[in-house]
Amino acid sequence: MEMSSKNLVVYLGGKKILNDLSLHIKNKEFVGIIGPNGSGKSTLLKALYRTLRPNSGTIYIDDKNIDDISLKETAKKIAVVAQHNDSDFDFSVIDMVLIGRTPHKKFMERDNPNDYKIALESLEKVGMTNFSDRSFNSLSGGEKQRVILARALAQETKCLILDEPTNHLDIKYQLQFMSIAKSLEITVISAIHDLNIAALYCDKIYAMKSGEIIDYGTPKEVLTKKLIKVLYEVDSEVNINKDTNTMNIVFKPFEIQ
Ligand SMILES: Nc1ncnc2c1ncn2[C@@H]1O[C@H](COP(=O)(O)OP(=O)(O)OP(=O)(O)O)[C@@H](O)[C@H]1O
Repeated sequence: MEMSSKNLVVYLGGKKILNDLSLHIKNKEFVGIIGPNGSGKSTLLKALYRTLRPNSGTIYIDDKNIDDISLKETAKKIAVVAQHNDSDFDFSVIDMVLIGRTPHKKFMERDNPNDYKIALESLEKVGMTNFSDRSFNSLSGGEKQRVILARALAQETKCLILDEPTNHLDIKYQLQFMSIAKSLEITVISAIHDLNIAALYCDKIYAMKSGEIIDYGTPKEVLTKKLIKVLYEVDSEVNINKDTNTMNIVFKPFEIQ
């Protein structure tokens, strides 16, 4: 599934948060959105997954204007793992994952054995099978995040939007989470703070600052010492591991005056 935005403008609280933002994400591309706190990454993603309507500009899914696609159709195409996942209702873990099946069902249609099969397979993929009867609200932050990924997997979409998905996860589960997302071979759009994780998984990176895209390209093209300084005002060293050909970004301590 392809996704693009043309000249997106979003105002929040009277302030321009996205400024004429255009991007293009190809089918099956794994795209990272990086940028400092408050640069507009979540706002951009919310516009793409339609919880926020831009003031102007257009979003396309496979050349179709999203205004011409119903919300239910969009939910068949895009699954979301957002930052905060607390639930007001006391769902069990399996029920939380079954919510992912909703876009595929008619109004009030009950979950069938196939829905349960898909939900259990999804829990297995994230290593949470043993938690299926637990209360979702009783899980740790990282466990909740993995269940929300399982819910997104159960949705069986061609695109996954992730908003800093590995926030609560220890390093094993950060890598597992991103590897699962990568292994799906679908379009993935993810806001990412950890630049080494971005370098490891992304085909393409968009760098955002103050509501604008200031650079984009492959991790090696974008994640330079110079751009990291411009984005985050931090000094770094960018090395390539000769054995693995992977990038390694090392940050220098911040000078406190
Ligand atoms: N409802 C709102 N009213 C006013 N300003 C808002 C609102 N929601 C977000 N903002 C502001 O918009 C800006 C962009 O926020 P956004 O959450 O998109 O940034 P981000 O790049 O995802 O940041 P972070 O890395 O901290 O998660 C911030 O300055 C934020 O305070």
